[in-house]
Amino acid sequence: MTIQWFPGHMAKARREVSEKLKLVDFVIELVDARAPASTENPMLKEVIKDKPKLVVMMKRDLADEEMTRRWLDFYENSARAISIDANNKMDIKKLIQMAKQLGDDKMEKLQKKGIQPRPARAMIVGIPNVGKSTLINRLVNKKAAKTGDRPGITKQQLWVKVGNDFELLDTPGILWPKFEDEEVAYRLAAIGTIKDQLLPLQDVAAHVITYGQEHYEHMIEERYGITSDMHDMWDIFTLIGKKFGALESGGHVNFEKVANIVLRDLRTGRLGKITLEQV
Ligand SMILES: Nc1nc2c(ncn2[C@@H]2O[C@H](COP(=O)(O)OP(=O)(O)OP(=O)(O)O)[C@@H](O)[C@H]2O)c(=O)[nH]1
Repeated sequence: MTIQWFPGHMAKARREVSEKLKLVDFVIELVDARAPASTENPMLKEVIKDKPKLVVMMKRDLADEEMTRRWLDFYENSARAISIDANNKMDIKKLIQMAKQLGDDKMEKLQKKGIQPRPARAMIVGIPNVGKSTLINRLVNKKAAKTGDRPGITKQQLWVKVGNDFELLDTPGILWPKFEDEEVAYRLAAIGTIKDQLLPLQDVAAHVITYGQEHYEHMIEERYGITSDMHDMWDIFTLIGKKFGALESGGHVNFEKVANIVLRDLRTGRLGKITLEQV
């Protein structure tokens, strides 16, 4: 799903998330491990107020492991946090355990107030493309998740069970990404959060290469044969284009194709495990 975030859409998204929040005991916030701060929603804190929160750094399989550790340390100052690869069963198990703990803590508090215990309830929130649907599918029994999807059935909030551990809203809360500065926009474009047409593709790819030369020199050199003392983007794109055959009929290098190659390499992990944001 790709959404153009106009103020009206943002207000609607905020309203929808606020409504759903009334129903849950805790929130599972997804961010992208390759750019954790840039993929947070800028207003989430204000919206969820003091509800307990579990931060899940998705796509850890694509991110720099050392940086992921540092980001986890950073998050653990204010919330529980975990990094996962949605395709790793052990990761999903660990996430369920952490979420269950958050729910149990909440239930214990309610019990002390004399309220009958019940399964804790949670919702997933995050910006587009961060992995919300993938995670919901991994957490729940797929048949159970489907029952509300039949056409003609009034769309109401549907709870799906995550084992016997807690209940999850079947639809995630979708919020807008940050638009704060160019740096953030380049990161979001590089990992595919915002549409490729929104920023010039060649600029985004150039940004990835420059960042890579600074922080992941060996990966850039190994994949493209580009050393960190090369700074002329024309030369760099030409080299990559020739190496990968991104040529036009006259033998000229097609820079748009080169940009696509670089971004595909980054997004699929072919370039290596790269985190685009330092902590
Ligand atoms: N490598 C990797 N890819 C993942 C992981 N989690 C999700 N993805 C991929 O990320 C892409 C986006 O995942 P979705 O689950 O559609 O994301 P979403 O947040 O529901 O997206 P919207 O519907 O746009 O809001 C898909 O191609 C997933 O396969 C992960 O842990 N590792």
